[in-house]
Amino acid sequence: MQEHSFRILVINPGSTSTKIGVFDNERSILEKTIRHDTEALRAYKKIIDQYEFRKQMILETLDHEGINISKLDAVCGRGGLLRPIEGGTYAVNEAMLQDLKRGYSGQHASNLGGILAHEIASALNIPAFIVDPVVVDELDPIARISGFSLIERRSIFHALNQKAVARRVAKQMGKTYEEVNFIVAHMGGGITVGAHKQGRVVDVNNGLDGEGPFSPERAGTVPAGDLVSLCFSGEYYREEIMRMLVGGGGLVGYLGTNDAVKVEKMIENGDEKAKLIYSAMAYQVAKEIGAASAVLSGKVDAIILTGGLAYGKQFVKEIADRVQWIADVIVQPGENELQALAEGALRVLRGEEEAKQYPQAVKTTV
Ligand SMILES: Nc1ncnc2c1ncn2[C@@H]1O[C@H](COP(=O)(O)OP(=O)(O)O)[C@@H](O)[C@H]1O
Ligand SMILES: CCCC(=O)OP(=O)(O)O
Repeated sequence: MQEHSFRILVINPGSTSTKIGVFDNERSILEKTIRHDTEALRAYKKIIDQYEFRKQMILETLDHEGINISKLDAVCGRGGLLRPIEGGTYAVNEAMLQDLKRGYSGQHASNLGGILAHEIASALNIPAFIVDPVVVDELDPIARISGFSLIERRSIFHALNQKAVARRVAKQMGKTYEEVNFIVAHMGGGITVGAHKQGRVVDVNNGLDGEGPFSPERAGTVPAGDLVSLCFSGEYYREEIMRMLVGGGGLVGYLGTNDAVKVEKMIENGDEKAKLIYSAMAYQVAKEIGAASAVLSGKVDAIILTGGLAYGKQFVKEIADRVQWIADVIVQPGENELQALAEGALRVLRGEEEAKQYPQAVKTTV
């Protein structure tokens, strides 16, 4: 008997790009990365304001590629800064849309994933889903302690790609994800380094606006006291500081671009500052990997480097040189997020899993 074929549009809005894919079951028939210039995105005050701009670009790209959207069976978006929830595939519901629109756990491009999926799907009367949003939270209780009693550490990371890549590498090693310990460094617009302990990400840096290595456009951990002094210097509004940390931090702040390919060109052309900053980013990633190896008590089956920056050969070499004494370094450049989104939606469309329901906000009565 012939297998029923489902056609799924998947949408992954990142901080520097919108990636889209069209899948017939697991088979990709189209994958496109729509890159956004930092200046073009800066024109929008809030992430949610980018919604119409990104939607138009998606629809134009699909049209240009000859995809008839009326043939779609579902739309699946990358999930954003919702309440902390367990991993899995969720149906987009009203409570989720509200939390995505206001950015319950903060502002990030992935907040647009569920909204864009819903908008396109509802016009076609088909279901919309999200899979493994950035707020997947599997932290060990000990990892939540920040050292400052008013602030708890939070799990905000590239859950979708980190878990998809970890599953793939475990399979290549002839094991299940639940049988291995990995350190996964996702290195894109943001950088997150997760300690994966037998299928759970027990510690990870909050790569949005919290901590960790600096990245193409984020500052990561900065000296706390100096930051407080800057905040109260009277020279900056809150939004200005946040923009300097997220969006305008990291490579953007030092070198004026979030594009590592351009930075590599600058280095080729003899730019010493670019060389120092790019090496410092690799150094900070290596330090974070070292910290994750302590979380796993040194029992590490592999270190996986993934995301767009993992295409950079010199960048990868600088990290590997510092950490390969811990475990083998496996490089999986780019990300597997589109495929992972399609597979998450498929499991539900095929009835292998039930879509999880995002919780309604609890109403408190006085
Ligand atoms: N071939 C390459 N060599 C080095 N860096 C690359 C390469 N391709 C992409 N990158 C860099 O990866 C970063 C974007 O990674 P990506 O995972 O696509 O980000 P996001 O999904 O967060 O927008 C950018 O700094 C980009 O310049
Ligand atoms: C919020 C964590 C995920 C993240 O940083 O994604 P991008 O690298 O796509 O911005």
